[in-house]
Amino acid sequence: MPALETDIATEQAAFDAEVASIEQAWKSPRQAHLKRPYSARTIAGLRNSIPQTYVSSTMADKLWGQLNEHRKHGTCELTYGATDPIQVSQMVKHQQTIYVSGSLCGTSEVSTPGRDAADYPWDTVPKVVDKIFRSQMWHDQRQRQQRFSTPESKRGELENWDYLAPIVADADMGFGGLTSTIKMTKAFVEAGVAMIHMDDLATGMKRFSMGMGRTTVPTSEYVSRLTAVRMQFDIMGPKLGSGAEPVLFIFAFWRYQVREADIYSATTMLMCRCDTATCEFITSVIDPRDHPYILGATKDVPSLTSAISAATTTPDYQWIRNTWKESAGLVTFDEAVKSNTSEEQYKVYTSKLAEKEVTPMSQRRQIAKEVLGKDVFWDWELPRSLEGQYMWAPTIQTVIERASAVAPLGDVTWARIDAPTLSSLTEFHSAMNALFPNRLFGFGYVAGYDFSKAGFSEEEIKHLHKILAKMGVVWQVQPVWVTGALSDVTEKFGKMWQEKGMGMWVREYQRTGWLKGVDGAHKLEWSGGYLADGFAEAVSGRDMAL
Ligand SMILES: C[C@](O)(C(=O)O)[C@H](CC(=O)O)C(=O)O
Repeated sequence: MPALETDIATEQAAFDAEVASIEQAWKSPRQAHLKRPYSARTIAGLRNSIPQTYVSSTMADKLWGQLNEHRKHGTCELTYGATDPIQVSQMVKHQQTIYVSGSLCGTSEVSTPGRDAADYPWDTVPKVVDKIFRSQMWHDQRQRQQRFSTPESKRGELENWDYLAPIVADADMGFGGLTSTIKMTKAFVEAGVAMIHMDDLATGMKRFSMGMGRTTVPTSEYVSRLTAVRMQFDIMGPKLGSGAEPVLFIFAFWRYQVREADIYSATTMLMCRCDTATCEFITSVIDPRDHPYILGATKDVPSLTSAISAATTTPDYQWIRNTWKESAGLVTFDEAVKSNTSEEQYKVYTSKLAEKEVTPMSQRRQIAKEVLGKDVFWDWELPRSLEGQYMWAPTIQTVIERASAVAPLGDVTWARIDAPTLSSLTEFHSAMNALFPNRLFGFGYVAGYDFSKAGFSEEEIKHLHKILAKMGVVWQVQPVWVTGALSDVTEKFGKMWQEKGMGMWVREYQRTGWLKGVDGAHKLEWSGGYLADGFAEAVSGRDMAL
């Protein structure tokens, strides 16, 4: 292949024009809430020379429209986790969006299932999104073919589901590093996802088991992760002047009433998920923004690791750790200062902290010494775990600070709070709404959580999704309930079939109509029988009866 003819001046002029078009796209109403640490010139330099557009952008536009409509009316989308196309073909009848849960993928879409430790290959969830989006497109195609092969006078009698429900997918923690996060993001966009969520958990330390505890990463690492996602979206964003816009714009406007400025700049959406409220550890103290929430020992005891090593029987980490924590007098540094100072002295200490947005631990120690006249004994090394993690004091304030740090990179915010109280939900969303008016929020429910024990009244439980919707929580999900549903239906059918055979089949299924009207392989429409006929007619030259 001969080398490209390169007229440098022409090449540079085209590049500069592309930079200008990206800058224009970033000024659109759709992107007004986003702030990038990199320039449009950087993005232009990272793009291919062949302009590309992705259906992911179209689905993201649709989702953006749906969620902002809910925001405007104080309502919400209620969806649930899925990995199966048959399930998705039914979800579209009552849900607006589909959620591809990492936990479900880790249970049913991998060679070795397991509890949701986000330990599966990074391309697992993108591949499930691809499978589901293709099935949605197929159902859309077969339904459309049936409609347009039915005379207009009879078309009103046909089903007309919107199979193209935008997919929201679980990107977990980005799977370990800059390039894996970028590659996974690219795979999600290519698969047709509308939005992904990414959290601030440490790779390999999601651990739902009580024994080892969940671990978060420093705020700085969380910001880098989400910046990598936003950068990859920008690299793949529709390219102005590629000639594809008019088609995209006309389709998006006709189908989703999306305005021109949005479709030009529309790209996949990012939901910034923050898990610190459920974490016991943090991997590093490198970021001073995290220092107020690190736990240290106020008693000069042997370290936790030496207590574990000294255990004579097989160590039960949780018991040893809990016993050690009681002996070590674990508190944050500010709490240690408070318990060593008078009310007046503590006021001086906090007023000095208030002079700066972030005060690193070394300066906190210095200020405390000046106020107290002596060092405060407080050691964050003693509680470190066998894997070197520092102990963490989860608070809603931490979640507010982290969610605020990354909000300019994302379109939606999700505070993952395993054991919410109404006050914690109100505290978080009120603070964020004050900082980011009209912010879109997501929320996920933990299947076994006892809301009554948490102090919610029956009325509050019954209307919780509406209470949250009024706070701007426009997308709410039951991530893993379908595992129970599928187990229940499958076990019941298997028992009946085994015990009653064909008598049951005919009586329970066919004659009583359990399958009548239900989508399934027995239905020509749903199974695509008519679509195959449509192909055959086209091939044989017989036009559809339009
Ligand atoms: C929402 C979630 O990310 C998921 O994978 O579905 C999980 C759900 C779960 O494992 O309970 C999570 O919240 O981490």
